[in-house]
Amino acid sequence: MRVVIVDDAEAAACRAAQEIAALVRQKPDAVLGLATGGTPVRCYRELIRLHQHDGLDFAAVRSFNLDEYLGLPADHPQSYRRFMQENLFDHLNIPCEQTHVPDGMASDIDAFCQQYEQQIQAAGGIDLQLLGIGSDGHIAFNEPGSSLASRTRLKSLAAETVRDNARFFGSEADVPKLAITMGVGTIMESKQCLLLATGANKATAVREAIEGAVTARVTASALQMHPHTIAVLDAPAAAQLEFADYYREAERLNESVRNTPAH
Ligand SMILES: N[C@@H]1[C@@H](O)[C@H](O)[C@@H](COP(=O)(O)O)O[C@@H]1O
Repeated sequence: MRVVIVDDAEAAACRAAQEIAALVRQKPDAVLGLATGGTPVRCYRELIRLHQHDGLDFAAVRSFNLDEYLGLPADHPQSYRRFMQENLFDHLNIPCEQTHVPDGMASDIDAFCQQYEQQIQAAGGIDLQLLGIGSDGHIAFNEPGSSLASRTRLKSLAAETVRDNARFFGSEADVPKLAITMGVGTIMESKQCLLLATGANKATAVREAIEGAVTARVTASALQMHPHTIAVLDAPAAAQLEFADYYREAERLNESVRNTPAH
């Protein structure tokens, strides 16, 4: 796994946005897997800036979001559809019908989950999946103990996840306890994964995900088995990595090779 360590959250957001922008420029109809939560907000802000000031064009881009709380209608202030509209889609030229967020009000959940998987396949699969990471090392809402081969399905949220997300709802009691989430297996089929993590509160999860055992206890650790994953971290999130100095030197050398004109 490529590990890119930068100074702070803003630099990490810009670095992640650069990766996404490079793909969209190279493949205008790219299929993006998108994430929610506090971490991606700065990255989305940079994508909006690139669209508004550098002409980054999202007209042919398709997107699939990782998850949605069960029972929240799309217009609920804390629904992930609302989050994506307010933090990204409303500020880009991506047609709404090309954006997909799991339906928190689906009447037949199993049928919806199968349909979501089929839609991803019909789009040609996800080209780049942006991922955050929970403080317990989960990706999407694949909580500890989730199968590393799981597909889109209904999951119950772990107590730590409910606590972490209570900040968006006002109290733990108001946090939905169930969500529809892409599975680890679904995520692993993405052509590329981009793990974005910032803040000291993610340092343990990041260490376990990148340098720990591949285990269902830390579903982000499955990314060690993905052939094209880049982890973009700020210094606080990378603070517990045993091989941080090696990652920094490897990235410096990679950059020098990438920036050397071909002979
Ligand atoms: N389902 C989301 C994840 O996709 C996200 O990565 C995680 C961390 O969010 P934050 O970036 O706010 O720490 O929160 C939730 O669990």
